[in-house]
Amino acid sequence: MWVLLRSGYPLRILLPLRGPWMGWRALPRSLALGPPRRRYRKEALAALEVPVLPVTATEIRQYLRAHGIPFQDGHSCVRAPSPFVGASKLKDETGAATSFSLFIDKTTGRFLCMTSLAEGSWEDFQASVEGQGDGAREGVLLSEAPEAEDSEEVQRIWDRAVPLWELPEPEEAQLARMMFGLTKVTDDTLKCFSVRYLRPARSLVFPWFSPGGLALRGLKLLGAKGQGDRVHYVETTIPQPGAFHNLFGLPLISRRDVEVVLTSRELDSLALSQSTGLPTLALPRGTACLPPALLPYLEQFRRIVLWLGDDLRSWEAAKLFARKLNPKRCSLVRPGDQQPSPLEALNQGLNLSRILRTALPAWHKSIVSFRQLREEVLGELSNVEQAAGVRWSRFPDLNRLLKGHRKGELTVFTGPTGSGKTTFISEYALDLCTQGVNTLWGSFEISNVRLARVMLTQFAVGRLEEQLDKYDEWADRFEDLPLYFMTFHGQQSIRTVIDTMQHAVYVYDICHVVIDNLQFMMGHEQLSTDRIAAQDYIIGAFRKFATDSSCHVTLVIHPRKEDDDKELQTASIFGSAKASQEADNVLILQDRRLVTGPGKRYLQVSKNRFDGDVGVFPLEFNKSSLTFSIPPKSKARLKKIKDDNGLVAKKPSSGKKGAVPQISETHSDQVPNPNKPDLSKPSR
Ligand SMILES: Nc1ncnc2c1ncn2[C@@H]1O[C@H](COP(=O)(O)OP(=O)(O)OP(=O)(O)O)[C@@H](O)[C@H]1O
Repeated sequence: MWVLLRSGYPLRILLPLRGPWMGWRALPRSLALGPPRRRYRKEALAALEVPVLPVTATEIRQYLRAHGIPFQDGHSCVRAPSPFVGASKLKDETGAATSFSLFIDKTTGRFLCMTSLAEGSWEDFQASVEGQGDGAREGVLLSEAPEAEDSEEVQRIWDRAVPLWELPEPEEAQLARMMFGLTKVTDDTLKCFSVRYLRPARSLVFPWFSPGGLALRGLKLLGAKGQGDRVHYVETTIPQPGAFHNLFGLPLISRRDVEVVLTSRELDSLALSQSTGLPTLALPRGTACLPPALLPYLEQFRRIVLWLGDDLRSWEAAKLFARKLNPKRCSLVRPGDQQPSPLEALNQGLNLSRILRTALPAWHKSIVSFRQLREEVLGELSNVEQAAGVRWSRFPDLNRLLKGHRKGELTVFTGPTGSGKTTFISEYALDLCTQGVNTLWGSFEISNVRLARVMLTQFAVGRLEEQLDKYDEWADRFEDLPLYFMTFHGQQSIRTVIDTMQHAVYVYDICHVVIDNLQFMMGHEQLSTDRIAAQDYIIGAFRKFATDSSCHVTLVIHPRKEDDDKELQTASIFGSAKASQEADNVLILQDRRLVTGPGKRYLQVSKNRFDGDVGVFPLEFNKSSLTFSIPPKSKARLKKIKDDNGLVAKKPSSGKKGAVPQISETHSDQVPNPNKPDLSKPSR
């Protein structure tokens, strides 16, 4: 049995729970009793012995049939009568909605009882069906009251907040409306959605009610700060974002509604509802993720339109979420000039109903014509920056070469033994993670504690050993990163690892998986031919995963044994050419310490499928912060290389701090071999 230990949101460490099974029956009753009844016991990503995806949709159906339990096959869940509802309740209320109130997620097997709010794993469900514990029938299975502190805080803020139209000063209300772009949103709409305003924090307060709409379960506060002519929004949620999932607008949904528009912001839902009158819900964490715990609430809709925003990121998120919701019932509003976010559309006087009618079906057949692709292509061409992916904030040279970090790509990373591969890749991934790229780490060689320590040091950009008083402050901020770790250590089967990754993509909307390193999936094959075949198979599996899941995979691979004084090349990656063929990007950490002294490294981009730019740039290792990022005062010295044999362009530093280096064309015979970066002429 494996459980997920929460060490704060959303940093989670997935650990095996050894010893006796600790299902709900082991919970003290004091914990289990008392409304609201919900306990967040997350299932773990499991190890070799335990299948990660304990169940498939077919197995769920077979199991229910075998036990004579009637069920209805839904879009992303199977619905069945709940064993967690008291018999009296079932008698009181008739109709399928109550009697089929148990929703079992077809992908993970997790269940949620909409009546009692009990939730748990597939194993928990089986245990209750097989009569191992009457407690389950009381609906107290995995229930747990939210932190008392949170409930009090929620109530306290709610009581202090007032409706906008009740503010004593009309100017204050007017200013608030302007800050949040609500000048065209009526009091009636705000009233309908129970939106309030917290004066001391100058924030809008959006409530999250329990599904029945009776109890206040959480709040989102939205603050707005003017920055020049732009407004910067700051969100705070109570309870913490990962501890509680809810949809804004839920009480306004009627059981008979069959269509809904999903938005990424509460403000957008207000605008949509007002101008179209359609049911609408806002996702709690915007485009960052769609937690599967919310799927049961969306099961009743035959059609879901996703209108998540006006940029490429929203479009990517909409496509990803549609997969989870079942693309056959989803339509997507494509961002564009005439299709901004719903609130913006309202403010510009556009017709929102008409925009909704242009929504495209998310379902694609296997063969498409250019007609279906032309808008996608236009989207990429008119958003070149966003199409290039998320840019690193610490590695400007990497941006110049790779342009950014894109979904669905495979990056292969190699470097000599002990050269600092893990240390570098940790900072490279951390950089992206701090910018909202949901990241899953598979560190098979070093423990998660050590890895997290390295990352935290890099995050704080300094030794924490000497400033332990600041530990909590940094750790709190670190906890807020969308960062997850697999618990695998040592050899693992590729199947288990891929299953875990798939699970994580589904549950946490992971966009970047780091695997350190591939050698830990190769088993114990002795013969070198077997090893190479095994590696090729594994690389093929990661490639397929990256493409199918639209998730970036960074794979660390050891190099072949080379002479110590030789630079590595693409061909130095262990195994056949498959790794470099399948990879979209190949990165090599060049260790020239023998020539340049300790600490000096170069990062070479030797393959870049996105736009072909390859090159090499220096990395300066800082031993106290464990960072490789170029210190602000350092002068970047990037060399662009045409291919493994010819340097075509060089970016010398202008010598001025912060100046953008110029590319100068150079003949290949005038320049050193790109695999031997020109170390003899330091740029500074
Ligand atoms: N440029 C550097 N100069 C000196 N020490 C470094 C440098 N980079 C990393 N280190 C240190 O070297 C040690 C090994 O680093 P790391 O584990 O990142 O290497 P690796 O290439 O991943 O190793 P392996 O080949 O065993 O996987 C760490 O203690 C790290 O702090």
